Parts: sequence; C-alpha cells; structure tokens
Amino acid sequence: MTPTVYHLQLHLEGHQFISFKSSETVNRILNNPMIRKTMLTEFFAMNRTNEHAIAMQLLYKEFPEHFVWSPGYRTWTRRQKRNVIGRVVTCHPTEGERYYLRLLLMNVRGPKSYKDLRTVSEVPCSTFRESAEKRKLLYCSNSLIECMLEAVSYQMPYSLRRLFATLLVYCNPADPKKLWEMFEDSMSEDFKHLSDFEEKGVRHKVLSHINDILHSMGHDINEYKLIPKNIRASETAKDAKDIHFERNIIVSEQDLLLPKRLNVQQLRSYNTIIDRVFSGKQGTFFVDGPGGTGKTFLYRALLATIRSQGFIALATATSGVAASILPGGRTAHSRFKMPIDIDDNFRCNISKQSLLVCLIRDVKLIVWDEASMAKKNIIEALDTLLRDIMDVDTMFGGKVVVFGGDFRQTLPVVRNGKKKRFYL
Ligand SMILES: Nc1ncnc2c1ncn2[C@@H]1O[C@H](COP(=O)(O)OP(=O)(O)OP(=O)(O)O)[C@@H](O)[C@H]1O
Repeated sequence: MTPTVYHLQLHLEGHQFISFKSSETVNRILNNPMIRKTMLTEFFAMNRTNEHAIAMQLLYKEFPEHFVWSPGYRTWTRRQKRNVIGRVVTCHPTEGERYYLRLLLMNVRGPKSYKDLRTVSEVPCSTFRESAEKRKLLYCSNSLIECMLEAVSYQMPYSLRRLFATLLVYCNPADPKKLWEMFEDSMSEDFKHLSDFEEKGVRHKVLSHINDILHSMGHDINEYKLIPKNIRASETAKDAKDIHFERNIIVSEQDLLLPKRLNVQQLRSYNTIIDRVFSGKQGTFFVDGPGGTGKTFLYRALLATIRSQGFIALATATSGVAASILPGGRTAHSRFKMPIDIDDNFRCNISKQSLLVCLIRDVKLIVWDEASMAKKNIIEALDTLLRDIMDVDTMFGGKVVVFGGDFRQTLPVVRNGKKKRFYL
C-alpha cells in the first residue's frame, strides 16, 4: 500500500517499552544505551545535532517525510526517495500527561527534548499540561477538532460520544457548541439506523447518552449549553448509573419475609413508617434501642418492603461497618457528599442538576443507622440539603427519614464540645 504510514512512538520520559532476552542480566540491560533509543528520543536528538533537522524545524509527524527510521540501528537517516506519511500513535485525553505530550508534539516545531517541550518563553513548566496551557493549545478548539476528526475516522459513534464527553470535562473547549454541531452527525450514526427514532428523537438519545457519561464524571450536559434548550436532567438521569443501581438492588427472599417476623414493638414502628411512606406524608423517626434489640432487623424489613415495590430507599449509616450490614448501604458521608471534617456553617454543596439530586427527589425513604455517632451539624446539613432540593420548607424536605442508633453504646466525642453540639 502506498504511501507507507509510519506509526510514530509516543511515550513519556523513561516510559518507553524495551525488549530483552530472558538470559540477559538486569545490569547488562540497564547499561545498554541502545535499549533506551526510540523514534521519539532520536527525533529530539536529531533536532539537537543534525543540521538538516535543525534547519527544517519539523513537527514530529512530518519527520518521516524527510528521514528514515532504521529499527536495527535505532537512528534516523536522511530520506532519499519514497513518499511516506507520519502518524503519531493516538492517545485518549484521560491518559493525562501522555495526551498533553502528544498535543505539544503535534504543534511545537523542532523540539530538542522533553524539557524543551515543557519550556515556554524560557520559563520551565512542571507538566506538559501547563506548557500546553501556556502555549494556548489546550482551549484552542482546533486541537480538539483534530482529535475528534481523527477519532471519527476509526471509532464507532458510542466511543465518539465517550470521547466528546471526556473532551468537555478535561479539555474545557472554548466553544463546546461548535464542537457539538461539527460532530453531532458522526456521534448519531448508530441511533439514526434505528428506524423508530425521528430526527428529534435521535438528538435527544445522543444528548442523553452524553449526559449519562458526564454524570458518571460528576458533570451535567446543561453546563455546556450545547443546544438552546435545557436538557431535563430527570429524563436522562433515570437511566444513569446511580439511579440504576438504587432501583436495581435485589431484595433477597429472606428479607422479603422479614415483615412477617417482626415482634410487636418492631411491627408498630414498621407500620407507622410504612404508612407515612405510602401516604406521602413527611416523617422523621428515631429508632432507639440497646444493642441487639433488632434495629437493623427493622431497617431491613423497611428497605425490603419499599424496594420490592420498585421505589427507592436509601440505606446509609455513619460508619462503613454499619453501612455494610444494610443491603445497598453506603456511609451517609459518601451518599450525601459530606466531608468528614465539617464546621458549624457547613452546607452540602451539590448542584441542583446533579445525578444525586435526581436520585434524592425520587427517594421514598432514607435510613441512617448509627445517627447517634454523627455530629449534630451533619444532620442539620442533611435537613438543609433536602429542603433545598425539594424546594419546600418542611423538615427534611418532606421526606420520610428514619434515624437509628443507641446513645448508650456510642456517645459521640466532640473535642471541647458542649452538650448542644452533639444532642440531636
Ligand atoms: N423479630 C425478630 N425475629 C427474629 N430475630 C430477630 C428479630 N429481631 C432481631 N432479631 C435478631 O437479633 C439479632 C440482633 O438484631 P439486630 O442486629 O437487628 O440488632 P441491633 O439493634 O441492630 O443491634 P446493634 O445496635 O448492636 O447493631 C440479629 O441476629 C437479628 O437477626
């Protein structure tokens, strides 16, 4: 096939692959200067020492058009004939520094070393990313357009959408709308072939998929203003990972039978709470009882009843150990994105567009075990968060919340704290 395509190696400093015989000793391998030489290291060397290379100031991808790589000797020599095309191996933006190295190699002419690529106006940068940023390559749409164009030539629409979302999150394109408009068609190819989607439906499906990917990275598509209308998060987020996980917690047969095994006191609490959940009324409960009196048993019965009917019930606890006992349990800090050390004025800082908010809006019941171990301001922060999300000034946003714990077992310890800082 003509012209020949040269695949140009791309690696960070000291990260090149090396090959050696199994009989060779480590010392011998390390002392062999040939082993370190690659197309890239020798490209730098030629830019330092070869007069033709210095005069031509070539980009890495242009180098094979003028020089031939000899794998045996690991050197570049002057090309006499034949047309060839140079291609720097591709690299995904999630690869971090390797991606920025490639970006620099695609734009900086005649670099003499890695350090040279990292130096801008004689000021050394600590990373390739910083260098690319200072050279204004990072937010320049051209490099992102090139990245997408290259991907379009060999990637499926599904992968293109992943790449597009990654570029939005990690490369801060100056004009995301332009990037979307340029590549919408390529990213829609697979949905277009499904006859049951009209043009509007295809666009919605593509944007929904991109939104799901963005959600898994902690972002939302509406941040990027790709289309004039806001894409309703609830529509897209329904299928998204977290909600999917919560909706699909498998309730074991054993747990489904728990309500039938509750003792009188447990049953009274169970009926009261379930009544609140299904009547849509607000309810805040505290399940108190010494260790071993069946609090966890009761939570499991509640969670099983609600989840088995297709509703969302969040199971949380202050400690990881207690959370792990509850089916689908997470620590409250992790579920509600609360830092461990918080001060009195702390408020949960969650975007209203986020996946977590969609999840919380749909929640029927929140269980928080070992609440007796949590600081008062964490519980207050949850109250503020729920009021904010649900847009109502009702305790815990009108949700049914069941706290549990045993103050006899675990008195909270607040350094230099007064009573009012830890009583609920
Ligand atoms: N109604 C019940 N029928 C049968 N077994 C029960 C019942 N209630 C509780 N148990 C059993 O009693 C034991 C202790 O219950 P559980 O773990 O729910 O207590 P707890 O109050 O959560 O304890 P801790 O505060 O130490 O976490 C468990 O083995 C549980 O299966």
